[in-house]
Amino acid sequence: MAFTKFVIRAFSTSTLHFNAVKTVTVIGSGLMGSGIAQVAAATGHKVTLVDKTKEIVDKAEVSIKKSIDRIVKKKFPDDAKAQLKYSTDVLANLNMSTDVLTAVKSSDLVIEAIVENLDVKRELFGLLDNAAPEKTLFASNTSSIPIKDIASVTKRKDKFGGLHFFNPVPLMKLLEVIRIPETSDETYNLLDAFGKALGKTTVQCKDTPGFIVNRLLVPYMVEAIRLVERGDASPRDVDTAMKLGAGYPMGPFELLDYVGLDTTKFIIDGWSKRDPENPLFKPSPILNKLVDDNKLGLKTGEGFYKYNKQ
Ligand SMILES: CCCCCCCCCCCCC[C@H](O)CC(=O)SCCNC(=O)CCNC(=O)[C@H](O)C(C)(C)COP(=O)(O)OP(=O)(O)OC[C@H]1O[C@@H](n2cnc3c(N)ncnc32)[C@H](O)[C@@H]1OP(=O)(O)O
Ligand SMILES: NC(=O)c1ccc[n+]([C@@H]2O[C@H](COP(=O)([O-])OP(=O)(O)OC[C@H]3O[C@@H](n4cnc5c(N)ncnc54)[C@H](O)[C@@H]3O)[C@@H](O)[C@H]2O)c1
Repeated sequence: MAFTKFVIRAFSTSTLHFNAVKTVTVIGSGLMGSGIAQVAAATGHKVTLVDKTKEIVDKAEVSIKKSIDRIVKKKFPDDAKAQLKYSTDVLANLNMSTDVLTAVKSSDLVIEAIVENLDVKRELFGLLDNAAPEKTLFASNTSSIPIKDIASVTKRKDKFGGLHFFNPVPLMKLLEVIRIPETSDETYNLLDAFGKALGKTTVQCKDTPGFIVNRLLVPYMVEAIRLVERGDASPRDVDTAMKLGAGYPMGPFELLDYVGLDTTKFIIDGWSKRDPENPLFKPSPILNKLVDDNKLGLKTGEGFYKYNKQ
């Protein structure tokens, strides 16, 4: 009996090892996709980062190189040779592409990090499901959309999960691994092992709105906006208060600008559509005006604050 248990355990460990994720396609090379691709490449995975145009992927490559430069300066101070080796190794694992259907053909795992819109994500996964090999795992980095609503367009719900990374991906240590009822144990274990291989601490959560972090973070951010809309305090004073009084690294308005106000609006509009009676999700005139004016935060140089364009 003990021997049988040993054999089963040894077999399942080796199966897991055999199947471990080695090749990854990341779709969407914006804030999150470029960070996910960078970290996966830095941990020895072969990564293809895909976006819609060459101009967009070129911009992402520049931002990845900047991030790697910051990392190597800290990791190998005063060792130019080690800095160069690290950068070269990471970049050798990273391939940029605009051809998603070819990229997924040789991928163990596809991570979607495109715009936070259910219809656009479903359209993409519908195409991917026909193009990717049967064994390929699918994951979405959505902040707020139920994973089941995205996965239902595919015929591989058992191979589908959520991998919710945090911004900035190279620095934030957490990864939420989300399973839907159909996610197989093998898929969940592979996704979790992939997260750990990236150096992240993983937590498991069901496919519940906001998962863990955003379920708690969104109401806090909404209250911050309402406080300012009522004229009770300025964004600057709210941010100062939360940094110095609550010990947060960024205040809520700095964080909104950092996340992107377009993404923020997609999140809140999506939740409002799914739960229209909930007063938490009532539209915010300030947020809507900033987005209408294309003041999307750090990425466009202005949001709640103004930034020097990088
Ligand atoms: C009704 C309408 C209301 C609507 C409201 C709805 C709200 C919805 C919002 C929800 C959003 C959810 C988004 C998502 O799903 C979940 C998230 O990701 S939430 C965001 C999580 N992230 C955070 O909370 C970040 C908090 N900030 C920080 O931890 C730090 O500020 C920082 C980002 C790490 C930066 O540190 P700082 O000290 O502030 O600044 P520095 O610039 O000095 O950086 C420190 C150090 O790090 C290096 N560094 C920074 N960025 C990078 C990078 N990208 N790559 C590599 N290295 C980086 C930098 O060089 C510094 O290095 P050092 O100088 O120390 O050597
Ligand atoms: N911004 C954050 O802090 C954050 C944190 C965690 C999760 N997320 C989630 O990650 C996802 C991406 O967010 P982001 O902030 O990186 O957005 P972003 O706007 O920075 O980048 C999105 C990228 O996807 C590309 N894209 C859109 N449709 C595409 C398609 N069909 N095929 C290929 N590329 C396409 C866009 O060109 C763009 O480059 C969203 O689901 C968001 O909710 C965001």
